[in-house]
Amino acid sequence: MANVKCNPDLVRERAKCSFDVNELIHLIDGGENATKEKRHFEETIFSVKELQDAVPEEYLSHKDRYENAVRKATILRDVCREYMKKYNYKPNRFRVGHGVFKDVSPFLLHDGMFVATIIGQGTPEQQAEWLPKAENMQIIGTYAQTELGHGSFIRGLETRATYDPKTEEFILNNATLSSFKWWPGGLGSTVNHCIVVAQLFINGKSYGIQPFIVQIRDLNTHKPLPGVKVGEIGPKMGFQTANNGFLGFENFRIPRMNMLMKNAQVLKDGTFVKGMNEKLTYGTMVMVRVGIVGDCSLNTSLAATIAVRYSAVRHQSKIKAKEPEVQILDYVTQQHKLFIAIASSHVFRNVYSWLSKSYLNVMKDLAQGKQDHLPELHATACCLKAVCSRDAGSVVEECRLACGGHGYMTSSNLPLVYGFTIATVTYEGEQTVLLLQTARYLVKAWLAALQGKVLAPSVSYLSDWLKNDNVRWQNTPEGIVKGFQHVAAGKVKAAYDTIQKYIKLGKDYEDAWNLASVQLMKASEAHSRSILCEVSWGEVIRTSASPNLLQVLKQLAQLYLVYWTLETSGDFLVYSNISKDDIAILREKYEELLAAIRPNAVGLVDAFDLRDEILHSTLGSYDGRVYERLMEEALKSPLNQESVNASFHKYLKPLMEKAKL
Ligand SMILES: CCCCCCCCCCC/C=C/C(=O)SCCNC(=O)CCNC(=O)[C@H](O)C(C)(C)COP(=O)(O)OP(=O)(O)OC[C@H]1O[C@@H](n2cnc3c(N)ncnc32)[C@H](O)[C@@H]1OP(=O)(O)O
Ligand SMILES: Cc1cc2nc3c(=O)[nH]c(=O)nc-3n(C[C@H](O)[C@H](O)[C@H](O)COP(=O)(O)OP(=O)(O)OC[C@H]3O[C@@H](n4cnc5c(N)ncnc54)[C@H](O)[C@@H]3O)c2cc1C
Repeated sequence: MANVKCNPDLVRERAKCSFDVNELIHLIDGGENATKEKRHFEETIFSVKELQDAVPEEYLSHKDRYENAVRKATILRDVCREYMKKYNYKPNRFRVGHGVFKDVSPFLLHDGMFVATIIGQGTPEQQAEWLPKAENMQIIGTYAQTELGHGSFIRGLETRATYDPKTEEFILNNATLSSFKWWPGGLGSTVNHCIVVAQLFINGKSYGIQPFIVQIRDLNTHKPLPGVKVGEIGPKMGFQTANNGFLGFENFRIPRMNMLMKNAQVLKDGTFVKGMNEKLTYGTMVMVRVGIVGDCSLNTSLAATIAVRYSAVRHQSKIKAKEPEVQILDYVTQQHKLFIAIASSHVFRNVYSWLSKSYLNVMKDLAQGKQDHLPELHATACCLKAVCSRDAGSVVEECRLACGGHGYMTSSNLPLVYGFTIATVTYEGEQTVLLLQTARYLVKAWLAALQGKVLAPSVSYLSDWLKNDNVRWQNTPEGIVKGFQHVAAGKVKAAYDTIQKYIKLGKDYEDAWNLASVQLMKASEAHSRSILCEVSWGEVIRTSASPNLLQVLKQLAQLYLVYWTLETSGDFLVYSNISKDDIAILREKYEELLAAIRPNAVGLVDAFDLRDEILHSTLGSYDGRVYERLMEEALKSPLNQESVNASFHKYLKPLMEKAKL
C-alpha cells in the first residue's frame, strides 16, 4: 500500500503519526506472523479475477444479484479449500467475505450456524455422519428456528415433530401460517439441508423444542422434496444476498436419528431421555452471540476507516476567517463523532477476546458435566451482544452522517455497512429480550448479595457496593470503572426495589416484573457498560507494547471511559459520588483526549489494515482519491451508458408537448 500515490492530506496525516502502525496491526492480529498470513491469504483471494464484480452489484436485479453471490460463494469456497490444503491455514472467511460480497454470503448460515449446531448438538455418531459432508459442501445447510409467529419466545415455536415409534420416524408439520419458518439465511434458494428447531411430541405429550437435521431439497435436481414448501422472503433493509427464506412441512418424515441427540434423546420405543440441562439446546445461539461481539469490532472499524480517511481529505468551511478551509477532521465535533468509533472497535475486540475465553472454559466444563458457570456466561453474552450491537449500529450511523451527503451514496459503502451492522441488534436475540434475560440474572445476584452469598466474578461488584456504597469518587480510569459499577449496582437495586414495591401493592411477580422492566433493561445496560469498561481498561493496561503505542491505546481506552461517563452523567450524579465539578474535569479531559488522538487518527484506522477491496468505499480508500472515485463510480451507472434515455421520447417529450397545447 505504501507505494500508492496518495492524496497529500493523507500523506501528511501519516507522517504525523506518533506510533508504529505496523506494531498495532500485529497487536490486533495476534503477532507479526499472523499479519503476514492474513495478508497473504487476502492477497490470494483478491487477486482472483472471478471474485471481482465488473458492474457494481447494486445495479443488478434481485435475481442476478443472488446468482452472482452464489457464484462468488462457490469460487471463494474452492479457493479457500485449496489455500487451506496448501498452507495449512484456517482463514477468517467473514473478513474477506465483506470484500467478496460487500453484503452477506448466501453461505453465512452454513458456516456460522449449520456446521456449528451439528458440532454442538450432535452425538459423535451424528457428527461422523453429517460433519464431513457439511464441511466439504456435499450438503449445504442453514439454521431454521424463527417462525412467522415467533422469534424471541422460542418455547412458543409451533413447528411440530411428532414421533412415530412404528416407523421410528419423526413427522414434521406446520399446520398454521404462523408456524412457517421465516428468516433463515440461505433457505430461500441455496440450501438443501437445515437444522429445524421444532416442538417434540411423543404420544400426544410435548417435550419442548429440539433440533432436527432435515434434508429439504433433492441433491441432484434441487427441487423441494414432497411435503416441503420453501421459498425466499424478499428484499430487506440489508442482507440482500443472504437469501433468507421461509419453510413449511406437511407430514414430512425423517428418521429418528435425525434429531440431534447430544443433549436429550428419543429412544426407539419413544422413551424420552432428558439432557443434563434443557437450555443446552440453545447452545448455538450462545456461541453466535459471543461471535457477534467480535463482528461489532470489525463493522465499527470498517465505518471508522471510511469516515476518518474521508474527513482527512475533505475540506469545508473555516475555523478562522482569514485561513484556508480546513480538513473537516479538525472540527472537534467531527473528532467527537469519529474517535469513539475507533475506541469502540478496540473495546469490542478486547471484550470479545475475554468473552471467548469464558465461552471456551464453560464448554470445557460442560464436557465434564459441570454447568456452574453456564448461567453467568448466558447472562454476560446476552447483555454484551445487545449493547455492543446497538452501539456498533449507532457508531456506524454516526460515521455515515459524519460524511455528509457523500455518506448517503451507496458507493461510500456506509449504507451497506449500516444495513448488516444494524441487523445484529435484532438477530440472534432481540436487544430488549436479551437485556431482560441478563436482568433475571442480576436480580438473582442482587438477592444473593443481600443474603451475603458469594457472587460470580462478573457481578461481585454488587456485594462490594452493598458493603460500601459511599466510596469517594476518583477521576482516574480505575475510579471511572468503579463509578460504572456503582451506577449498575444502584440501578439493579432500584429495579429490584420497584419489583418489591409492586408486589407489596398486590401485583404478582410477573406483573411486577413487567412494570419494572424499563428499569430492569436499563440496569442490564449499565451492567454491560461496566463490563465493557472494566475489561477493556484491564486488557489495555496489561498489553505489552512500545511506550508510544501504549500511550495511544490508553488514550483510546480512556476516551471510551470518559465518553460514556459524560453520556450517562445523569446516572453518575444519581448513583455515584461524582460531583458537578468532577464532571467539568471530565469534560476537559475529554477535550484533551480528542486533541491527543487527532494526529494519530489516520494511523489508527490504517492499523485496522482493511484493504480497499474489503472497504469497497469511494470515500475510504487508502489513497484518498475521493472525488475521482465518486465520479468513476457514478459513471458506471447504466443511465450514463446512453446519452438519451428512452423515457425521454416515451414520457417526457409527450408531457412537454401536451403542456404547449
Ligand atoms: C463464532 C462465529 C460467529 C459468527 C457469526 C455468524 C453469523 C451468523 C448469522 C446469524 C443470522 C441470524 C440467526 C438467528 O437469528 S437464529 C435465531 C436466534 N434466535 C434467538 O436468539 C431467540 C432469542 N430467544 C431466546 O434465546 C429464548 O427464547 C430466551 C433466552 C429469550 C428465553 O428462553 P426461555 O423462554 O426458554 O427461557 P426463560 O426466559 O424461561 O428462562 C429459563 C431459564 O433458562 C435460562 N436460559 C435461557 N437461555 C439460556 C441459554 N442459552 N443458556 C443457558 N441458560 C439459558 C434463563 O436464564 C433462565 O434461567 P433462570 O430460570 O435461572 O432465570
Ligand atoms: C437479518 C436477519 C437474519 C436472520 N436470520 C435468521 C436465521 O438465519 N435463522 C433464524 O432462525 N432466525 C433468523 N432471524 C430471526 C431473528 O432471530 C429474530 O427476528 C429475532 O430473534 C427477533 O425475534 P422476533 O422477530 O420474533 O421479534 P419480536 O420478539 O416479535 O420483537 C418485536 C418487539 O417485541 C418486543 N418483545 C418481544 N418479547 C418481549 C419480551 N419478552 N419482553 C419485552 N419485549 C419483548 C421486542 O423487544 C421488540 O421490540 C434473522 C433476523 C434478521 C433480521
